[in-house]
Amino acid sequence: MDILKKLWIYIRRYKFMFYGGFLFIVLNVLTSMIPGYLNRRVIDDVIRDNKTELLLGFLLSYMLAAVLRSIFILIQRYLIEGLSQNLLRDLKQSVYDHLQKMSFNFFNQNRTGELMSRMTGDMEAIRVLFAEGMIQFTRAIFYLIFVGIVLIREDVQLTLISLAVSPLIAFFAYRLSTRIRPIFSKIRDQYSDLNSTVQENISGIRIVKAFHQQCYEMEKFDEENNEYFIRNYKAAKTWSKYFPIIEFLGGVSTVLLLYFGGRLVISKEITLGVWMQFNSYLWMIIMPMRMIGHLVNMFNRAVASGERIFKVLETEAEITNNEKAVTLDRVKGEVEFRRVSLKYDDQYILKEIDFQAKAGSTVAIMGATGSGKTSLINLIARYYDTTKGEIYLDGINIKDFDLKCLRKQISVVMQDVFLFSETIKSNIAYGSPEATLEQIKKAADIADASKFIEEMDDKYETVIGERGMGLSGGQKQRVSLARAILERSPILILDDATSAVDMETEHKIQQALESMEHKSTIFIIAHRISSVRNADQILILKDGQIIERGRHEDLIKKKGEYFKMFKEQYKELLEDKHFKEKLVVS
Ligand SMILES: Nc1ncnc2c1ncn2[C@@H]1O[C@H](COP(=O)(O)OP(=O)(O)OP(=O)(O)O)[C@@H](O)[C@H]1O
Repeated sequence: MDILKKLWIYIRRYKFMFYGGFLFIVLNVLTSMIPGYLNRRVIDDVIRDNKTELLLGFLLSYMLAAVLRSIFILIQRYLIEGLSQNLLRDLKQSVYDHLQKMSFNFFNQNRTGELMSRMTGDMEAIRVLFAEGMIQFTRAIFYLIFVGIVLIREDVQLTLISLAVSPLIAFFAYRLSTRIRPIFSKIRDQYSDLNSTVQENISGIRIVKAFHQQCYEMEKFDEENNEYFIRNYKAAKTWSKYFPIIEFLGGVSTVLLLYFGGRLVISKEITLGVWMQFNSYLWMIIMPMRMIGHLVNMFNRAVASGERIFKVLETEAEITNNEKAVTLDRVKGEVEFRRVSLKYDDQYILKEIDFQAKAGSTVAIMGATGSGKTSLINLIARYYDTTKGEIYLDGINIKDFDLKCLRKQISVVMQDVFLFSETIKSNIAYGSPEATLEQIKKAADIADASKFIEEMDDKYETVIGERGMGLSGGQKQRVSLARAILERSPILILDDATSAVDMETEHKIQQALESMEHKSTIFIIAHRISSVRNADQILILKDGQIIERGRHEDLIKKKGEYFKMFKEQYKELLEDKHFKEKLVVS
């Protein structure tokens, strides 16, 4: 019921369609009772009493009832369909908008396939409840009321006899629904798993092929698919166990009516017309009773789906705006970490990180894999919040910034490059949709991407495949670098952004970055000494702590971790006497 209350918030926006639809369902019920009544009059008045002059009036009434009913059905469909489609659109929009606000953590914890199921299967269950369920439920209730009143007024005894087995029909229909509900719930969970398997397989198809795991993947799918089949089969078996009983009981009702009603007609207690009317009205009650199970299922399914949808909607975004959030047009770009620690699960990944980056300076972060480099830079744009300590941007705590404004100050080239299956131009302009082609080209120039883009047949209009398929690793990195550069943000974060380009290209990119007219504070995560040697400050991370810091020359002199990396990378060159002299190696 709680779910219905929550859904009502969406439905009430379309009150007109809701109440209007309801009204036309009732009108439809009333008009569909007219032919049964006219049958009775034709049999009793025209045929039995020979009042042939009434026939034309009855025929016209038939026609009128049929026309009215068609019009009512049309309006009812139009309103109910409009209601359910509007509800679906709004609900989808809310979930989609909410997903945009969720933190990285949320997406780490929820599988894509499952979230996709929320947006598709679960949404559909809600739509069906309002499109089909609402019509059938309202009709069932009003048939029971209207038809019940008419039949009881005609003959209480015959009504009771004819409907004697209907409680049994309702009982078995309900029982069917309670038996089948948990099976349906399992079917939906299995559908989610099947969805996730397919989604992961398609996204990772290149890895599957590279590791020739097609057979394994097929087996995995086969298992999931088979489980899906078994659950559906079980549902069908349960259905087929109860359905014949319900059908049989419906038949018993007819037999009872035939026998007892027939006797009443013979003894002239009721007319043949009344008996005919009973016969047609009886089915108007029995049919909805048979539908009870189906309706309860539809309802349960929608409630379960609604619960899952609202669970997503009610999961509060972990990272939110401070009430008195500051908005600044453009910061200078001074960043300070004060005793920052970060915990994932129960483990500290970053411990007591302290450093200051002057506006316009370049900070390089190095360290073994897993030492916490990406985690550190993820904190600046608040993709995660610090567990302890604070981060300041131009002296203001980043938690006091309006989140959108904060993220606008920061451009990121992530380690895992993601490009949309659109043109290169729109990929570069993703964060700056107002950018001119001139500006896009300039950004591509700085990222050393313009040459290969110009060589393509459609140049900047070239449509790239999903996730940038069709481009080399280095090309993808450069397009994503151009995208970040075009934003001209005061802070630029490059997480292993040039790892896939050769050293010469990387050098060119670095020079171009340095010569940009707007000076950004740059954070570079890199493994190559050549990528970081010109940085104003190099931080060496180990197990989440800064173990060394300084400029290249200082760190070389220190002969610590950085020097070890340096020796490793320049082993051969270090044997060259001239090179050694040129470097500040004492
Ligand atoms: N979302 C997360 N939940 C739990 N643990 C995480 C999460 N992200 C990263 N970690 C863990 O935190 C540690 C640091 O990861 P991080 O990605 O910051 O390292 P890194 O230095 O950037 O590594 P690399 O050079 O390989 O990119 C790793 O042990 C990693 O397993």
